[in-house]
Amino acid sequence: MEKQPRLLSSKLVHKQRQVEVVLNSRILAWKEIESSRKRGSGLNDTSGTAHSRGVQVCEILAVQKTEEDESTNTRSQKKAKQYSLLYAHSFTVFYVKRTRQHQWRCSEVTFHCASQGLCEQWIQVIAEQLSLLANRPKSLLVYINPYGGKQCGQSIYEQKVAPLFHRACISADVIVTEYANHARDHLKTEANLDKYDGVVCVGGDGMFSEILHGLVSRTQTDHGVDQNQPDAVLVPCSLHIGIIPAGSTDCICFATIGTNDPVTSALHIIVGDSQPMDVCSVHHNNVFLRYSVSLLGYGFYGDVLTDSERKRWLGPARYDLSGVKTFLSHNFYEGTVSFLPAEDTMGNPRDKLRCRSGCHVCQHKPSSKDNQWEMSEEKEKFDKGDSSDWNVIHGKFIAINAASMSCACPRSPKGLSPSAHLADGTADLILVRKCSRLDFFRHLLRHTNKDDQFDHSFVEVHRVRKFRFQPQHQEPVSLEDLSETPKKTGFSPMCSAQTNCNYSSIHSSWNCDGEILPHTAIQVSVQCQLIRLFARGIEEQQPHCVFEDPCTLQALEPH
Ligand SMILES: Nc1ncnc2c1ncn2[C@@H]1O[C@H](COP(=O)(O)OP(=O)(O)OP(=O)(O)O)[C@@H](O)[C@H]1O
Ligand SMILES: CCCCCCCCCCCCC/C=C/[C@@H](O)[C@H](CO)NC(=O)CCCCC
Ligand SMILES: [Ca+2]
Repeated sequence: MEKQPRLLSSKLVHKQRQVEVVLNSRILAWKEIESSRKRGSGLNDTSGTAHSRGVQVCEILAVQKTEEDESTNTRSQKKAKQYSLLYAHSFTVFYVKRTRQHQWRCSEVTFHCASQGLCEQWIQVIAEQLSLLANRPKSLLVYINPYGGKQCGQSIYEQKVAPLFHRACISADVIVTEYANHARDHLKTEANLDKYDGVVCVGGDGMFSEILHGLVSRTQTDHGVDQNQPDAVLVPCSLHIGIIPAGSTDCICFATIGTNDPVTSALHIIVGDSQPMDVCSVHHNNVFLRYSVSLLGYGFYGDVLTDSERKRWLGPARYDLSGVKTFLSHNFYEGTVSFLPAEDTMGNPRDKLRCRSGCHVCQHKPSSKDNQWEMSEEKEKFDKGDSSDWNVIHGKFIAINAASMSCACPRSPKGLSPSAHLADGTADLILVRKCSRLDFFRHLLRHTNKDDQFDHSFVEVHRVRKFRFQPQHQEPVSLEDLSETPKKTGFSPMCSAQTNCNYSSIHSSWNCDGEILPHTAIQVSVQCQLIRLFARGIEEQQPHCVFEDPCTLQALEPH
């Protein structure tokens, strides 16, 4: 989370604190009146405590002169009307209000002042404070996928998000995509990124993946980095990415703000939150394939995705149907997994240290030992095929999953790897060996409850910086397989064992953030904190702070 700008002079800081105090007290006072009114006691009774969380300036969304509300039919509106006759000038402050399950809402409070000058002075003071918040975006490039999820991306944006951006004086250039990869290609080539403070994608994880690829490829091209080099040190992206969830899984949004609610996400964008995130680069024979930030899954999740692609018309339910069908097929796949364990990390995949807002594990810079890997002799040995530090595991697997984040999502609230971190430079490699259907069912079920899904004899998990997978049976090399857009139907059957083998039963495909990779032999490397999201990680659920001292209505006197 970026600190408040250092540029505030002592006078302004005093004013900022003073503004906060007054806002807190006024909002508390206002709540006080509301709660005492509800309690039926006299208005002047301020002895109670106001259960409320103070409002910091950094969570004020906007301030504006109050629009006159002519309707005065209810009692409180009549009271407000009398009040406003006494105090003819008023301004409204819009601020973030936390509700249940990490959801945020835009709340407002109106201040009444006797003199117009005082009122305008307050508006100016608060507006000035807001303009000093350097991390807030002023201009955004928005891509909407009209067909993702339940096909309501456009209405979600127009009805729930655009009004909030407008109120916060954020200008948005909106592009509704017309075909797959439209957003990625536009970002890679035509978009003039200097005009914007951030890019927003309205859709699901697949849409986010397009923005990710467009932005990262553009950044590498602009800096002359060849992303085809598996061990190229990639340049981090400067523009933040915002997600307005309108997809089927939305696990990236869910794992970075704790919910897949569009309004909450829009408010995190407006206040200019910043959350760094790891990105995995995936290569095949020194050719770049794709980036991944959530799940790289071979076996179960790869087969679920392959099967669900033929059922896109089902929307989000396609994954459940394909999940059951894949579970019943119960295929397993032979191959060799080699990985470079992450030494000296602060956490491990089973330590129950969850990645939350202000995460200490993510703030811990990997020791020089890990960084020395890039220049060390082990790396040369590995590149020549001899890899001392690397672990090698050969076996038959039902699933091989690499999670560079928890992958928490509505289907699985704690996620594929509950203790994985968003920005620690590692990924959790989960190996599920061949087992019975019942055992695998138990393992899956634990993703939806509090039990430890790694506590099985056939499951092992490792925190890694790099890993490779080599399937037992060499995959066919044919021209169409080298095409860029992966074929959704899998490969033509050809393998060394027998000519009539059923190809799909010995080869799965890689599910890379919901896209199918065109190859099964891959090498993966975690790029630490390559991108930033307009998010702050999942906030710990704090009890509402209780203010003991009663507060009285203070005259709004900016000193
Ligand atoms: N205008 C478009 N027409 C067709 N496909 C599109 C369009 N815009 C984007 N796409 C593609 O649609 C795919 C799915 O989009 P999205 O991820 O938004 O929905 P989803 O797949 O239902 O959600 P999730 O990925 O969370 O499961 C993406 O891979 C994206 O590349
Ligand atoms: C018996 C009860 C079984 C319950 C199963 C619980 C397991 C759910 C774990 C969910 C992990 C989601 C990982 C997210 C991956 C996304 O990048 C990707 C694109 O959106 N989604 C899928 O591949 C779609 C993945 C679909 C998973 C089913
Ligand atoms: Ca990580």
